[in-house]
Amino acid sequence: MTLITDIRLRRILDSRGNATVEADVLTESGGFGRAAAPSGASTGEFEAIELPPNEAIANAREHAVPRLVGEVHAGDQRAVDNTLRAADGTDDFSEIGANSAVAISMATAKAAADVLGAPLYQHLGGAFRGDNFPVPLGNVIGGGEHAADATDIQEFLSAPVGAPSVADAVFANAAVHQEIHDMLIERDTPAGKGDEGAWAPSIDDAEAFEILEEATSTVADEVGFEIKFGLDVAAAEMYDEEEGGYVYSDQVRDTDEQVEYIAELVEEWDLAYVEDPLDENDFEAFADLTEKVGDQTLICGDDLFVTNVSRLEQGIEMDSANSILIKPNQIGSLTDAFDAIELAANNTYDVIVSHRSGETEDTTIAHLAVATDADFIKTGAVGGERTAKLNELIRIADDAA
Ligand SMILES: O=C(O)[C@@H](CO)OP(=O)(O)O
Ligand SMILES: [Mg+2]
Repeated sequence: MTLITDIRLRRILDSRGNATVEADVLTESGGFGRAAAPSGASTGEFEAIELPPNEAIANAREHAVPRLVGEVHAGDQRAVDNTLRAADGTDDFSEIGANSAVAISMATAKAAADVLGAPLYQHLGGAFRGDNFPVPLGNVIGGGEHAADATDIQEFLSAPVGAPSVADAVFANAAVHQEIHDMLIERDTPAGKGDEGAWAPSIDDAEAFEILEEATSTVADEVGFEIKFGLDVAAAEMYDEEEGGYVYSDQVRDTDEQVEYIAELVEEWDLAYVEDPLDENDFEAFADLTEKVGDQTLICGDDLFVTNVSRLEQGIEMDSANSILIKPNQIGSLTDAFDAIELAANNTYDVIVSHRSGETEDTTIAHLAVATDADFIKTGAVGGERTAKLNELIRIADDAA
């Protein structure tokens, strides 16, 4: 029933106005799935390779499509993804492009779900999924590679950990985003938005912490549940060996100072979550920090792990973190993303499914998070390509109730 009969690939726009790859997959019995690849700005050195969309499409048409159409069943996701890997023939999808690969992988899963008449999260996660929902981490103030002349730390994230439902959590993050807007105007610091819709004011990190604390506690009082906050430091973007460490606007911190600084921030602000506090090559410094504060907060590897099972194995071995960010396009297929999630969960790592800074209306990650019982989802707070996923989570919760 789910034999793949056609795959169409095209260039569409992403939220930054760049081209990205969209895939349509059709099956023998009329199943249809469509998905699009997102794209990062603060990409990890060890990510699978995104090719220019034209090239990715041409190469996937030549090497992958003929091996899938009429040959593989959409319902057999592992076979689909193994075929993509075999068609590519490299470790990092540099032949057909991780953008083509992930678009085909996700569109195939949707086509299979369509044939089965099941929501995607159920097809991916099984009949008993839909009871647990991830806590959405909402990017509300940001800078780094996502906005010029703003904070050094890439993302300040609202974390409504006490929300009674995913819908309450989603609305709380939007309220924090609005509250920050009002506070910035009061402080005479008007701000535009960065790539993910977070406010990108020209303020330093210290002021961002103060604003975030006030905004989250104001909204927490209004909604009556706890809202903590967290960070994506995206420290690999700051790290410069020649400069002697992590380059902030006002100073350079060496590795020990960076570990100390982040540990102090965790204490001072009671952070719920810290992503990429250190360079992507420094499993050891990650382990030092995790030893210091890993019992109080989540230390999450994004650029460190790049959704890659072997890098995660190294992290587990060295106790480098206690959580992992999952971005299917970092590794190129749903199967690889699932394997990383499974390994993480088996080793008591928390799982955070994540968007990229360049996004489309695609909602696959909302389903992936529910299907895998992920603890968190990081997919912005406002903006159409972000609300596409947040609203889908609300719909899934509604559907599953
Ligand atoms: O660093 C990150 O976690 C992501 C998403 O927030 O950014 P980018 O997609 O630019 O890598
Ligand atoms: Mg990150």
